[in-house]
Amino acid sequence: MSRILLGVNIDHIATLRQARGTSYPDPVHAAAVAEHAGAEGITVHLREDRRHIIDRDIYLLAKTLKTRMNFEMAVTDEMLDIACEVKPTYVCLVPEKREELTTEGGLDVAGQMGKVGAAVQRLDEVGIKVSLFIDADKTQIDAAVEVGAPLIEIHTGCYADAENEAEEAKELARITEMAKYAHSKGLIVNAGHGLHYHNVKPIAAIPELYELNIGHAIIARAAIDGLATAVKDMKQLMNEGRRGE
Ligand SMILES: CC(=O)[C@@H](O)[C@H](O)COP(=O)(O)O
Ligand SMILES: NCC(=O)COP(=O)(O)O
Repeated sequence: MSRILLGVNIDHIATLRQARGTSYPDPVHAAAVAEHAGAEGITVHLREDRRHIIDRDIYLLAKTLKTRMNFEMAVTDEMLDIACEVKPTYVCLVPEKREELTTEGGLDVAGQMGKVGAAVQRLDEVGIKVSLFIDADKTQIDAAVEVGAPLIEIHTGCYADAENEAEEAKELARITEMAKYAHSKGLIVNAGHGLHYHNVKPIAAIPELYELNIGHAIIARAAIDGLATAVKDMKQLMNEGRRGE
């Protein structure tokens, strides 16, 4: 049984900093703590409105991370320019609306193949591995393969936001089926959004999943128990889930 990796999204460390315009808490410090606690990667989302992660964070993390950066961004020329300058290990292309509270759905790759394909090619040319943040949807998976992305990240928001056990089971079944399908097409399959300490194990149990990107729940737990403990506890649950415990 292969390991399931944890990418810690530190966006909401920066949310706390931006709330008062202070220099603390520093996402660069948080990333070092998360890595020391066992995170296999660090995810950061540089949004157009810079509501949390700011450009300074990206450039410093590029110099200081011991694991690797998963740079989440919208498909815009501004972000492509930054990504090609910073050259993170991964770029995850996500949909973005200024008015959204958080990411609301997966990227519509099938509806914009030319734009996404050009972004994938430009990032690939500078050695960046591109992941596409998509819904658990066959059409979107096929489109991801067609545009040449080596990875996808399945949006687990519908699973996390399910209003009852029946809906949660239906969404889990859909994610399970689509992870298997995407893996069969040669994609590296990650997953994330809305995962927390009480819903992560069934997702971690899906054998085709390579990495889970988890942020809000870990940072929220860190406010109570500390970031190192929050990361270690999440990894333990993920490993238990992967072992079927
Ligand atoms: C794409 C995704 O689900 C998250 O990684 C994203 O970062 C959510 O946006 P916020 O971090 O701004 O909530
Ligand atoms: N791509 C998902 C991610 O990085 C973290 O999402 P969340 O756990 O903050 O909802």
